[in-house]
Parts: sequence; structure tokens; C-alpha cells
Amino acid sequence: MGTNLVEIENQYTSGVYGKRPVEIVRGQGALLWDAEGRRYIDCMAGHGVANIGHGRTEIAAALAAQAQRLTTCPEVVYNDVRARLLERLAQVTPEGLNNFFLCNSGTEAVEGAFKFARLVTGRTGIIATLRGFHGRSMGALSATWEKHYREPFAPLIPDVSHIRYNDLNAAANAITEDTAAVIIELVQAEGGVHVAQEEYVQGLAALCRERGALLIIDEIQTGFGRTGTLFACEQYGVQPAILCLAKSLAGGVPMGAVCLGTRVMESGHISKGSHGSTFGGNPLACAAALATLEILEHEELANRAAALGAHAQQRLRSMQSPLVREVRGRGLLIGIELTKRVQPYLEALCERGVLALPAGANVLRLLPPLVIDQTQLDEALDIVQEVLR
Ligand SMILES: CC(=O)N[C@@H](CCCNCc1c(COP(=O)(O)O)cnc(C)c1O)C(=O)O
Repeated sequence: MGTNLVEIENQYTSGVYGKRPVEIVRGQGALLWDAEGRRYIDCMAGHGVANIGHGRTEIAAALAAQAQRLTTCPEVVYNDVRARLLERLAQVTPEGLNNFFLCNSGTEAVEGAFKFARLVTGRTGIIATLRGFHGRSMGALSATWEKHYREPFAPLIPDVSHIRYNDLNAAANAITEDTAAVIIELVQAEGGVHVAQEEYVQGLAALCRERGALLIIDEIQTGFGRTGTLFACEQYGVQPAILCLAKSLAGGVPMGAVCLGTRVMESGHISKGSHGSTFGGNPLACAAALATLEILEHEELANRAAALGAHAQQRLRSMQSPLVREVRGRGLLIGIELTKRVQPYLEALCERGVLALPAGANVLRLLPPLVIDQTQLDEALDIVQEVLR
């Protein structure tokens, strides 16, 4: 590992990140290389950002072309690339979501969703779920479950509560005429790779409709093919009032989107100046997003995630290891719950050339780019099985 640059980063960084002793300098597809030229199979995908893989020449070309034309263009004027992306998002997002607030990260998408929900309903209550993760900014953080993320920053925004996930009775008891919105992930990713039950999601959507609350679905990590369909919503037959997207949306370029349904747009409460963003909808990110959506469709990456994910889960479930309590997930969002803390196994994987993630204290999360090929995936799974023997 290069000493000088690591020491420099350690000297000048904020100190908020626990870092692996690896200096990643290059990526191609589902592979990464460190400064010493060591190769890694990427099962982190930039925390779910690199669904289309690393080093995509189509993204580089789209960025280069757009950067030579116009990099920034706030939404106080129109822009050709932005208009084309908005039209494309209306085509590919679940039915009924035809208007979009473009922003620059997942947490910003959640912040926007909460503001729109309070604006539209005139209510203040926000209900989230135990183990949910929605971002680190003060509003989104209020809905993020983990106490050690939240408590140092109290007081956060008021009127945010948490209910048990996959528990429809808990939702029925919690949603009142003061509830502006309920926010859920269809697979709780950071919180341990817990999959929502279909009847729970459909029951929750019905409760929100009956009681005038907005259902916000956070697909910041499950979106763009990760769970085996372009959006996980498709597997649940559910149409959220608001859908939050980010991560893989622009192929690695920072971008988020708050997808707004008719209930929001027909409310008459979205007035000029009620929200905004300097960088939101910038042409550079829009150009990358258009190229990304093209790749996702042309390479049928959602179908690939479904097939490779099923293969991976089948192999992992066949492991006879006392360390493995459960294998779960959807598509190429896979969690292996261990009977011990996951950290030492992440380190062992890293030493053997696989970069993976935790999902809570005892869950090993595999989140490879959707372009990973079967050989690379099987090589990674061989190493996982060796480490978890
Ligand atoms: C090392 C590091 O920075 N990890 C990030 C990992 C976050 C990954 N998830 C982001 C996320 C967010 C927030 O997205 P963003 O602001 O990080 O882009 C919102 N909703 C869901 C379902 C998400 O999964 C963190 O600990 O904040």
C-alpha cells in the first residue's frame, strides 16, 4: 500500500470514516486495483452506486461531451439534457410518477421527500421503521434507526417515530390523521438486508391511502436493477406517492431524485420557491444519468441481477457452516447473517481479494456491480465460502 498518499489522506481527512488498509486507484467492470496493482473483486459497488460497473467508457464520453458544452445550469432556466432525462425518468419509473425534483445525493432525496410530504398534507408526522437507513442529514437522520448515528446530533426534527418492519398491526396503530408520510425500504440494506413481505407493503399502501398519509419508498439502494427488476416496487405491485432515488442513477456521478406522484402534483401545494438546489438537475449529472439508463436497459442488468443473485443465494445456502445463520436478499443485494461479528471476516475477505460490506454488526453484505460475470462471482463466492468455513 502506497505510504505517502495514505499518510496524506490520514493527515487531512475528517476522521469520520473507518478505512480498510487499501488504496484503490482503478476500476474496470466488477474489478478494482490498488496502488500496488493488487486486484479485488468488488462486492461493495461503491455502496450500491456502481451498478453498471467501473470504468465505463460510455459514461466518460457522455461527461466529456457535456463538460465541453455546459457543466452547470441551475433550474431557473431550462436545459436540453435535463428535459430529456426528466422525460426518460417518467418512462422508466413505476406508473404514476411523472414529476421529479433532481438533487445530488440520497439524503437530499429523502429531505426533499419529507418537505414535499409535509407541504402536501399539512401534517407533520413521519413514520419510519426499526433498522431503516435514510441518510445522515438532520431530517433524513431523524428517520434513520441506528441510535449511535442519531443520538449525538439531537434534537433532530420533531414528530418522527419508528415502528417494527413487516408488522402491519404496528403500522395500523401508528398511522393517524397527523401522519404526513410513512417511509420504508423494500429491502432494508444498511440495516441488515431484511426483505419486506409483499402483504405488508400492500397493506401499508392501503393504510396510507385510507388515512391520507403519503407512502414514501426509499429505493436509493434497491433501485436501478439491484434487486432483479429495475425498481423493487415492481415486485410488490405498489405505487408510492413519492419514490426516492440516488446512488446508481448517474453511473457513479452524484445525483438523487425525488419522484413525485399525482397526489403530490395535484395537491396545489407545490409552489415556486418551496424547495431548491444549486446543483440539482445539472447537465453533467443528467448526461451521465441518460447514459446510465441506456446501459441498464441495453445490457438488461436487472435480469442479470435476478439470475446471478439466485445463483449466488443457492450456492451460499448450500454452505454447511456453523458461522452462517441465514442467507437473504433480492437480486444482487445479498446478506449473510453470521453467528459472530462480521468485521474480522470482512478483513479476511479483503486479504483474499474480495471487498465486501457489513450490514449491521453481524451481517456480511455482497453488493457487486450488476455487470459482474459468473466467473468473477463464483470466484468471490469460493473465497466467501473459504473464509466462512
Ligand atoms: C462509508 C460511508 O459513507 N457509508 C455511508 C453509506 C450509506 C449507504 N446508504 C445510503 C442510503 C441513503 C443516503 O444516501 P447518501 O446521502 O449516502 O447518498 C438513503 N437511503 C438508503 C436506503 C441508503 O442506503 C454512510 O454510512 O452514510
